[in-house]
Amino acid sequence: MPAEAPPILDFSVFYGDDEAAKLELTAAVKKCCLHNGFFQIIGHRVPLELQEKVLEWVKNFFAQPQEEKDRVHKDSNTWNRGYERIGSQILELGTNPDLKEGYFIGEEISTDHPYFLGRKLNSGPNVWPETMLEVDDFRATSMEYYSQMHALARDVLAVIAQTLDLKDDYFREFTTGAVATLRYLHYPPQPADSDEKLARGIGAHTDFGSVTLLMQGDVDGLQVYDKEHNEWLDVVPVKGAYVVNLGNMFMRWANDRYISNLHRVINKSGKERYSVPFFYSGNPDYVIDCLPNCREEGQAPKYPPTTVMDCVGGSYKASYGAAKVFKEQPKTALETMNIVSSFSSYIYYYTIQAQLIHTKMDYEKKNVSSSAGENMSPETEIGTVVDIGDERTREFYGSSISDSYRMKSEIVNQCMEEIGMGRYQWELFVVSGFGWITDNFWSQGIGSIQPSVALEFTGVTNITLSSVAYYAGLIFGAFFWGTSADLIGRKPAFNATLIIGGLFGTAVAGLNNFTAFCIFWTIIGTAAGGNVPVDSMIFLEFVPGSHQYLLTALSSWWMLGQVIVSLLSWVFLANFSCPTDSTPATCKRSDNMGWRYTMITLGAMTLVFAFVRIAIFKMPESPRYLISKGRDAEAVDAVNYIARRNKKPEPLTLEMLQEVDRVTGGEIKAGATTKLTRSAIIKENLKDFKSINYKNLFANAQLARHTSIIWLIWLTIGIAYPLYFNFIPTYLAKRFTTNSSLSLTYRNYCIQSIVSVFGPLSAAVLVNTRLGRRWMLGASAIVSGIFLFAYTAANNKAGDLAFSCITGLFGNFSKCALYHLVVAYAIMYAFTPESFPAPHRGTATGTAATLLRLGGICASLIGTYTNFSVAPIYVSASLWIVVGIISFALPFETHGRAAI
Ligand SMILES: O=C(O)CCC(=O)C(=O)O
Ligand SMILES: [Fe+2]
Repeated sequence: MPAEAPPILDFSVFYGDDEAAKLELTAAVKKCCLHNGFFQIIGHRVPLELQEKVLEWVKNFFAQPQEEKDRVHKDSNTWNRGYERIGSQILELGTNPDLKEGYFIGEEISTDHPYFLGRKLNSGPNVWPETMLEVDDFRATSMEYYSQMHALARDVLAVIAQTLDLKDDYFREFTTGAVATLRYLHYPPQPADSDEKLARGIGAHTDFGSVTLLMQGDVDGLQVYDKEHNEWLDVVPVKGAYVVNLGNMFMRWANDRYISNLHRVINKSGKERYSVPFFYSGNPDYVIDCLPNCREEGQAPKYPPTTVMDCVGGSYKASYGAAKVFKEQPKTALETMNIVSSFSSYIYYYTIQAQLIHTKMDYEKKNVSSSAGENMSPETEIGTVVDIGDERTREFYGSSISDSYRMKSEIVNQCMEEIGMGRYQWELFVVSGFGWITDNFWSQGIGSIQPSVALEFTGVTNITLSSVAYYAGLIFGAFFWGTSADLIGRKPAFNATLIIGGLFGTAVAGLNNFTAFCIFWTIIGTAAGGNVPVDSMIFLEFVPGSHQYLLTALSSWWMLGQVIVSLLSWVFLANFSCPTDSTPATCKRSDNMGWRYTMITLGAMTLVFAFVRIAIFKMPESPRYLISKGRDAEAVDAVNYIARRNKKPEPLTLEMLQEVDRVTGGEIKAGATTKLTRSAIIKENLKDFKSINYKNLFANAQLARHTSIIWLIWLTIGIAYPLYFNFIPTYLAKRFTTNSSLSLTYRNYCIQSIVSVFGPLSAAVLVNTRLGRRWMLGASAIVSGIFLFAYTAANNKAGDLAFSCITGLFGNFSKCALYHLVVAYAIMYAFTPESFPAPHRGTATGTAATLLRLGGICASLIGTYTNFSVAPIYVSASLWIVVGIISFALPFETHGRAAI
């Protein structure tokens, strides 16, 4: 059977007494509802003169000069009334901005009306073009037409009620106090040479509400998608007729029995096209629950009940998920997202349709929409709704994440944006910082106590063995906690690592032999390996996209760890240690308590941190992790919990996520029933451990390149950073007299502390500029390499001048090198989790951290074998330059994009 265009039905029988004809009409309408939800009606009661007068006014309105139209631009209000320019919308991803301009009218609602106060579905006063000639007639005609359309919508719904064997007045409650929007549209002729694949009057979409009644002028262009034949059918204009189609809310209401179908406009006629759709949403407070006769006996409805407001508003919110960016000026995507979020407009829930439909098509493997997304420039004209983050993100992550996950994650992003940077995130900034602080406790701590331990313990052939043991722990820990964060969640690592580190750190103080000492440090390493990678992910996943740059600033906490360890060493080690020329035979435990006091203090502080995190701060599991595991209901709770902590309205509902499942064809996640017990969850996820999924990090060529470069950078930094930090002091100590070396060390500490606070802070500011992460990373790595070279060269020459020069030229070189090095490091720590999607973030970040520590082991080998000559510093300098160069080859920039 060939595809059939929507039939033209005579609606006049609805107003007559011919029962047989009525039944026929009902049957015909029913057939259309079941088939594709589109039909045309003639014989309605809207006078032809009124229709023509409206169309005349539509032409006149759009014929005004652009400045006049801009005076009533819809951006002047937040309830979506007024004018929208050509190209303001992209309804079909991968096509050019829609070639249409529009004007929105709705019920005249005053600002003290409960609908306005309750922000119900774009209710509010209209914006009239007061300076237009005869504006009063324009207004009166429009409002007269608007009210006639309400009446027609009620009649159409009465027939639809009959198709479901319901009474005519079944929808009375729904239509009482109903909200609806009238939209005047003008489609200029599409240039003859425009690309078929890209040019759209209005891109393929479905409508959102219950029914749409569309008056077309006399120019064709509207097409309906025929799924069965995979073709687009023309809906030819019929004088005086209305095209009637069902929207998504009706489809849900009818348990998907009735169809809300895809349609689009391509104006190839060479003429100006005008049309007037009327979108009927219904009473905002009405509860949409599966209509009678829409499911089999005993079968549960597919969707839980929801209000019209939530259903419409929910999809409107979901449209955020489409990451549509309203571009007024060249702003960053994130800044503009903030603008978008202050809009309540049909546009945005239309736009979700676009994205969702696109996906739906992908699923159906119908090659309906073009995949020419690459050609879409993000720099489209001013005033367009452009999908910057989304299209690029989509292309970059490809099949490594599902569309459903990506869209849900984008919805979460928008919710986070709405909740905003508040108390919860600032507290998290501090408690995540504990991870950085303790990382430093252990890494610096072990180095500071080793000399004292070597004096006291018997059988210590090589004290650095304990460092190797610690590093082995770090390597295991980074890998274990990183990958486990994707499998069993972020929270176990967040809670456990500090406790384990704290307990074993304290316990080290009680040890009396070297083997136990090494074993304990391995365990501490295992815990510490998870701190920074997982804590950075956690912070990232709770912070709104607009504040994502703060992730870079987190590295500042290192400094605090450093200061604490230095102070403790100064107080305890200097005063309670055996003299440096002692041996285990002469060094008594009681004279050598300094390192023990140091460890007890560090351990106790870590336990306090753990207590604050777990008992006081109370973090929910990361919503993105939960979504990646299909635990949507818990994700909703987690997001709303943060909203409550920030004293903001709860932004997320389960329906919003279900909407995504619905259109992507995924399984709808029910509410509470999906909550598994903790042990079931762990069991379920541990199964995955066998097959840690690296494939997803190499899902396409770009992602594979990205992952490889990132990991290579980490390995290289892993070697370069400790080469500099660990060997500069030793190296200097060898070169200079003991005296100046002491003050040097002291000086170095001060410089390091200052630089390690200001480095990450300034980096955080800089990565949030046009330079972005990659440029800043590349530039700072190269510059630090250059300064390292310059410093070492100057240092070699000026060796004799020693101390005096430290404050001079090469002292500055070293500070500059250090600064850039810290900056590069901080950016790397932030960029890595940011650039991977949450379902694989832990694996990618954990592996990166593993490589970093492996690099550390290489560094100590290099240091040992070169006998602390100047060579390691040259190696370090060269490696930094290598890091800088390869980071320019990274294919993806995260600045301006909220992490997925
Ligand atoms: O202009 C048309 O014919 C269709 C308009 C439409 O589909 C819409 O605005 O949703
Ligand atoms: Fe439409």
